[in-house]
Amino acid sequence: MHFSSIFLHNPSKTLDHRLISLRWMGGGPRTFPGGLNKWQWKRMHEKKAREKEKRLLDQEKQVYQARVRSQIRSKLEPSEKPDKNQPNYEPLSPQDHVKALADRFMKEGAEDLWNEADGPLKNRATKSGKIGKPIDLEKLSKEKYTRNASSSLAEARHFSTYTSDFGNDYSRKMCSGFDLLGSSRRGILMDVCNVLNLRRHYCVDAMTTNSKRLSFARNESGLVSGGESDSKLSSKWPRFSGGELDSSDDDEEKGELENRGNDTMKIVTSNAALGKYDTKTKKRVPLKFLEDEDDLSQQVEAIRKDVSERSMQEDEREMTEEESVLSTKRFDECDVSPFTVRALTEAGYVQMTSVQEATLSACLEGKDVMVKARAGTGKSIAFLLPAIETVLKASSGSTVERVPPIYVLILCPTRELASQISAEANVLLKHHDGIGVQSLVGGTRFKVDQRHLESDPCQIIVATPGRLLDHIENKSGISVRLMGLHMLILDEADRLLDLGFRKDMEKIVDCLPRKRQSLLFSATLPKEVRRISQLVLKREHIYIDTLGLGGLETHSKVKQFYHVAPHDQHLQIVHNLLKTHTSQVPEYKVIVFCATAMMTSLMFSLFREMKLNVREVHSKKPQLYCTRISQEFKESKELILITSDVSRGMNYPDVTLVVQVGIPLDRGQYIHRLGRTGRQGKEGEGFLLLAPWEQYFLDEIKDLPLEKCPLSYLEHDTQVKIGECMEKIDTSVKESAYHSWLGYYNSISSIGRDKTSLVEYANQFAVSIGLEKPPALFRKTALKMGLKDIPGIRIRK
Ligand SMILES: Nc1ncnc2c1ncn2[C@@H]1O[C@H](COP(=O)(O)OP(=O)(O)OP(=O)(O)O)[C@@H](O)[C@H]1O
Repeated sequence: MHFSSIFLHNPSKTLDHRLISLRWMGGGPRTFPGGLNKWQWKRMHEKKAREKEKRLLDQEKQVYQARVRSQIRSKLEPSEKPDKNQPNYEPLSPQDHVKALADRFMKEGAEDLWNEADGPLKNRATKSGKIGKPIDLEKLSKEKYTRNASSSLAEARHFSTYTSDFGNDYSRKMCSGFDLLGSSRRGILMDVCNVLNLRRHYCVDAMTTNSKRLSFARNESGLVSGGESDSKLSSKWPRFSGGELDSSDDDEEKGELENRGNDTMKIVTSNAALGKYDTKTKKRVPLKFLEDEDDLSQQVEAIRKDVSERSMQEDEREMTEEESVLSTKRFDECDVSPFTVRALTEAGYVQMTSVQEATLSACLEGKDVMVKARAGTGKSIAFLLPAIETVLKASSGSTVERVPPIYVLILCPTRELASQISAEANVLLKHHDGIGVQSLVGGTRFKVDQRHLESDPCQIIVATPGRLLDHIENKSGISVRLMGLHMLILDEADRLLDLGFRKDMEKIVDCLPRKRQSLLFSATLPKEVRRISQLVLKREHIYIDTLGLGGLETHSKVKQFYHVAPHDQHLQIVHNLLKTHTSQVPEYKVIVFCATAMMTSLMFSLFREMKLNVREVHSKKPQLYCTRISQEFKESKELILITSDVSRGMNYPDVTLVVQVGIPLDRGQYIHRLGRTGRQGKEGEGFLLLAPWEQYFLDEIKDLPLEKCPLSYLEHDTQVKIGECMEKIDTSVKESAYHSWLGYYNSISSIGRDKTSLVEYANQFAVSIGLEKPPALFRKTALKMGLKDIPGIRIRK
């Protein structure tokens, strides 16, 4: 029943009733999703359909453009020549099309060369939509001759757009046989082809006097210009034996050809003559595409330009990577004391490094800052500059006090690093009278420290946590002086905040005023460290990461290698590596990192026995000795430094190779050690040697560009020599090495958890250093390490 009939038959019904009836009666829902009515819904779908159609057309266009681009590229980068026997469905260029038509014409002498693939019989429609007249080639050519050079090209372009259309005209007008065309038309056609810069040309072989033959010549590089290239072509292309021309035509033609100067052509026979072009192998493309293709040379030029620009950008990027350590900003442009700038200039520092530029303003503003920057990029000066400015500012505002306060406290994990930083601070303070820096590190006499603190100016202290705590706990008066602290700096902050130093750090921070500025610097700042940084930093601190998101923590110019081999091969592998490197690199400078001080001592003794040019630095050596060796290693070349972790933050210039024997404590330690080479944007190499059971560490550094180093041949003679030299080393040194090894690996949680395996590995190590049996442990030590009842562990009575 229809709605209207209900309405008519029930006039008393209310509007609501009618609406209800409407729903009940109607064919399907009257409202559509989104509250649209039927017409809105319909219009929406029509619109969508139109958009889809447009999108498809656009896609088609893009596909074509991509194809044209790939063709151009393939022409720029010559690849394998396509197989001519295979059908080719690529778009046909105007030149190819002209040639194909002419070929067909010559092969068949056909009246009508049109076939379906050639497109419409008429020339293209005019703008008004009407179909134009067939093209009069003769007229067109005549017109062309009367125009000047610039308009010729435009005409040629215009002509090219017609070429595929005039297939029929062409075939008719170009006669039923090319010879009927007459020399003038042939000339005209040749000229048109030339103007079009076609790659195939009608050629008349002037050298062939008797039988002048018509042919096409293929010239991949452009126009046929006579001479050598022509003869090459004529030999390349087989001769055509049909369609002879009469001599009068020939003379006329010669004249025309001569008039055209360099475009003098020869008759050479073509593949077309042999009927190879009979089969149309290329699919015809729409006219609008052919128009695009006419701009081929411009596109080629654009792509060439693009390629060269890109390669230039690539070079520039490599250069900037090399020079990225230095920024364009100079120290004298910054807001630092002119005395400091003078000292910097005298030390040879004019431009800032990137990290110095990135951090200075934030540090000078008095904010808490946490900085991550690669090793060897100038972090020390980055924090020393604000430190000096803080002292200057604080000194200028304060009255003379009975106990002069310490304004800046710099903490570092190692003595060597502390000494290095205080030396660098002294360089910058050269022209600041009355401002002094002192270092408080272990291994020196406590009383001497105290005397210096009392007698010398000391607004800046560089200390290791252990020695500073000694001073605080011994009530040497330093606690009172620290109450005036303005700035706390942590260099290698990740190391200072990890478990080894945590307790000391907590105690120290408790003795410092809360109202202070804190700066944390390191080359590595893992997430855990960032979390516990609140121990030192204010909540609203600034985090500056000069590496950027996902940036590598190691330098790209440092090549990194690793090798996995059993313990008993380690010493020989290191020996081989050192021998090879020292013989290949003229000004070598190598650092070999060992896990512990006693291991360092053992390796040093061995390589000294083996007549390598080695030095040692580790915590078991007196501080004065270490300072002397450090200085020597800084200043010399052709030296090998065997060291423990005490050298991990040291600035030794021009180190060529860093070797790490055994598993590093963590990823940070690996990166810090590796950072001794490739400093200030220089090149370097790193080598990590692991035992098979230590391989799991590679997972921790899997994002770094480490390459596996193939095993070099281990000579038996070297092995024998190592054995002999090892025998000469005192057993106590080897035993200490064993004990320290056990202690070190026991402290690495991942290894120390499985005591039985640990002891097994320790025994392998004992054998590798020439111990007949693993030395016994003191009961107390064994208990402390949880090794008392582990099989394979001997306890001293
Ligand atoms: N502005 C500068 N211009 C030239 N050289 C500089 C500049 N700043 C620092 N250097 C030099 O760069 C080298 C590395 O500096 P520094 O030891 O401070 O690096 P770092 O980033 O602290 O390294 P690490 O993380 O290993 O401790 C030093 O030899 C230093 O003299």
